[in-house]
Amino acid sequence: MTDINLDQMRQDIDNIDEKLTDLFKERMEKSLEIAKYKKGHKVPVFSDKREKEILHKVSEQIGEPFDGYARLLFNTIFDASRSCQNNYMAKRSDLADRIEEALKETPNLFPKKAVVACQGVAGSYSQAACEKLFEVPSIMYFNSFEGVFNAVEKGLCQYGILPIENSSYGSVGAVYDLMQNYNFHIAKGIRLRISHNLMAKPGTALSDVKEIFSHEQALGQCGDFLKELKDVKVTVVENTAIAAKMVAESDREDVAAICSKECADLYGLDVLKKQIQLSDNNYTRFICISKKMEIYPGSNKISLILSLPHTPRSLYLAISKFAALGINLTKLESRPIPGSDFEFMFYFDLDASVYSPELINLLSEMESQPETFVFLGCYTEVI
Ligand SMILES: C=C(O[C@@H]1C=C(C(=O)O)C=C[C@H]1O)C(=O)O
Repeated sequence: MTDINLDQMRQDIDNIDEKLTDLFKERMEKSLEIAKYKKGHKVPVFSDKREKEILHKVSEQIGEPFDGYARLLFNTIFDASRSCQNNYMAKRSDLADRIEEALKETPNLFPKKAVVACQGVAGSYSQAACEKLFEVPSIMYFNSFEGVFNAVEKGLCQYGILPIENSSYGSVGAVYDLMQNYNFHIAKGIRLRISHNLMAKPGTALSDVKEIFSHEQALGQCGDFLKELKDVKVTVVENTAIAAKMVAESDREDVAAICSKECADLYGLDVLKKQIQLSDNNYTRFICISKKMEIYPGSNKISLILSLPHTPRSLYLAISKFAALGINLTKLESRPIPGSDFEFMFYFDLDASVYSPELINLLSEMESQPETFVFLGCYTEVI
């Protein structure tokens, strides 16, 4: 009996959906007609006033308890309608030409050899990421992340390796902030499993340790282990391998470093405690940056930087453009713009590829807006 009723009710829903689908198609065709008018008369796609009027009318007409749901539905309809208009009206941009050129000029295979900038000294996790990406890299080390960006922008190194995010401790804010100041592209990404160790000079016991050196991220990833230690000072240095080197060169017997196990051989240190990070599944994502845009075959991730106007719904409207194309947003990072009044730069990672004409149209449209828009690259992430 229940099943028969359910079947009947579903049949009713099917009948309603049929009418809705026909009406939706009719509405989208009308929206496209409006796009033709807008293109001819140079009228912008988005009209906040018109959308608000429709939402108000719809809410009044439908009343409680469905008015909130109706607004949700109509906002989605507007997203689809605007996306269709934008796709129709898109002008080919300079970015579209640069992407096409990069697709033509990038070789099929990622290079085996290159001069690559890494932050820190030998034994750093950046070195491990670099050696996973390139078979025979010539690595140049720089004290700071800024040095890596500089070396690539000035052409001193073909590529640079930078950590951007850790699975347990989050984004590397310093690298995101520097992205605003340099011209570069992302050619590849790599995800590296990170295992931290406490290391000291041979003869130092865990109970002797009074000061631990490491990078801020590594210290954060080992927070639980550090909390257990009593009367131990924690000191932040630029890099985990720099910490290992400092400990090895120190004449003190009460210092230790948190670093990779490769540092043991390199700097003659002993492991006091293995695997001290919060989680066994501890990964860091690195980007490999280049000066020129390079897009290797099969690239399926896109990174963008956007500044958005300080107006209601501006972030929603940007995200809805990706949603309307069915694009998965895998990361959204926001960082304050220095010197501004709480204005932010947004960093988007998308599961998307430049082989899609709709996406090229969307990127072209975004580039034509007055706000900052930077296409960082289309690449694959090696796991
Ligand atoms: C269809 C138009 O373009 C956009 C889409 C709207 C819609 O789908 O109803 C409304 C306003 C605009 O943001 C229009 O300007 O009328």
